[in-house]
Amino acid sequence: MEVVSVTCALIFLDQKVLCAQRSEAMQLPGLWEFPGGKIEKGESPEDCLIREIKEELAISINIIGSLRSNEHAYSDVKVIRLMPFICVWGSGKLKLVEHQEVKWLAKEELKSLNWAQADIPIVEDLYVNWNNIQEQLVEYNREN
Ligand SMILES: Nc1nc2c([nH]c(=O)n2[C@@H]2O[C@H](COP(=O)(O)OP(=O)(O)OP(=O)(O)O)[C@@H](O)[C@H]2O)c(=O)[nH]1
Repeated sequence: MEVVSVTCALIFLDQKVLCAQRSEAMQLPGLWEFPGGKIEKGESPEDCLIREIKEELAISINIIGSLRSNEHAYSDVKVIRLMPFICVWGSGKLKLVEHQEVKWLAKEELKSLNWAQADIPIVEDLYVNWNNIQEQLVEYNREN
């Protein structure tokens, strides 16, 4: 069976992470996710994510790291491999092209949302590694 690879962005700003709510027109309507999308043929995961974030949120991001991927079977025929990347805002003004809402959440607020099932282990991993990620971000900001 085909596993569809999907990238997603954990975009950090001021110790908060951007979470996006899928609109009624999308699959999994109303559920929360990290923005991103399916990798196209011949595309690297990083190029995919930069393209998707530009399309969905009209901003450019810088990728500074990644977390463990999570494979999730929504059904017998729909299996996705969700690949999370740690990102910072590069430039542009945020505009919601596809999502109905976004929220910037602090660590302790993360688990309050109704997440898409494939995201739940990623949210857990993010929660556990939150402090390490903040250190990576401080280091990145010092060097850039
Ligand atoms: N971008 C993104 N997709 C996710 C997440 N979690 C999750 O289950 N998905 C699923 O992964 C797939 C990503 O596809 P997508 O966003 O590019 O496209 P879509 O399904 O809205 O539209 P399409 O299938 O008509 O192209 C969707 O099936 C979506 O439901 C997540 O955190 N971010």
